[in-house]
Amino acid sequence: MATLLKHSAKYALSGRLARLGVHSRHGGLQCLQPRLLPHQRSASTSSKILVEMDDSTGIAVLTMKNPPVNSLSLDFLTEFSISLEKLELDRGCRGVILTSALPKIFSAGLDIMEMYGKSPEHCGEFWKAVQEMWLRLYGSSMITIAAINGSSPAGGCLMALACDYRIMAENPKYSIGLNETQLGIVAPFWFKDTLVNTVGNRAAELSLQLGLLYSAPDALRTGLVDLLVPEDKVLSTASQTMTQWLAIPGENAIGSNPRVSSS
Ligand SMILES: CCCCC/C=C\C/C=C\C=C\CC(=O)SCCNC(=O)CCNC(=O)[C@H](O)C(C)(C)COP(=O)(O)OP(=O)(O)OC[C@H]1O[C@@H](n2cnc3c(N)ncnc32)[C@H](O)[C@@H]1OP(=O)(O)O
Repeated sequence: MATLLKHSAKYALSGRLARLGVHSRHGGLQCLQPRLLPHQRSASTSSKILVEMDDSTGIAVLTMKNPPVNSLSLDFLTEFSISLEKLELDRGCRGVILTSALPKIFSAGLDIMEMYGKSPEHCGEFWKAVQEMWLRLYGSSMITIAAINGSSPAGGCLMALACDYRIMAENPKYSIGLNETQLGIVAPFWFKDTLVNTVGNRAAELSLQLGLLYSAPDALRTGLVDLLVPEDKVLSTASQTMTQWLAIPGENAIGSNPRVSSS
């Protein structure tokens, strides 16, 4: 792991941006159209991420569109981090809703093909991109809400956990959890810490040691998600919740985030 991290330290995000050319407004899949509302003013899309910014509310919707399962490949993670960085730098953006364009899947977690038969350099690059995604999301100074409209195992669950609030579709077929143990791997310590911070020590111990994947109702009971709503209400509820959070006086909902504020 130390070797992997050393390799990864040499890697520059800006270089990946240049290679990917992620700012094309015309990239992406034809079946995945922006859902612009009349009062929304801007949308930008790269091949795997769609960002719709509503300038009147300061709320952006970041939609993952990496078929078939929104796996976290190096290209996807790079586009994701760049999109989030752009929103972070946009003073008009105060909140980000993270969701999926794919039916039934929020994210399948790390792209397994990125970890199989690849060079140490590639593995280092990939692992750095995973860490960067988490750092950007977990340390964001914007309010972040995960609108979980499908299953979300392992790294997909980590993404949701890195947000301030989680709203999940109450579909009994969807599951979420850090199930690494069941895959024969140990969840990295920062996966564990993120889970502990959300559900507490005992629930995290059980969850990690058994590699549990929770149904939506069980995820709510455990505190892994904060709210269940009908599937067609996930995004609208996320939007309403965001509006409430952003209305907290003095932007204290942002300033009180223990992850980004030391006071
Ligand atoms: C490189 C250095 C790394 C160092 C690492 C050190 C420590 C790391 C430790 C742990 C970190 C782990 C975090 C992870 O996230 S690991 C990934 C875990 N994720 C999974 O195991 C998810 C597996 N997938 C599923 O459970 C189901 O696919 C899912 C519920 C998401 C969807 O089910 P559905 O029935 O709809 O679809 P499928 O037919 O199963 O899949 C369709 C298609 O997608 C491919 N696929 C699924 N998951 C992944 C994935 N994670 N990565 C890549 N590809 C994936 C699947 O193979 C199918 O492909 P095809 O057969 O149609 O070609």
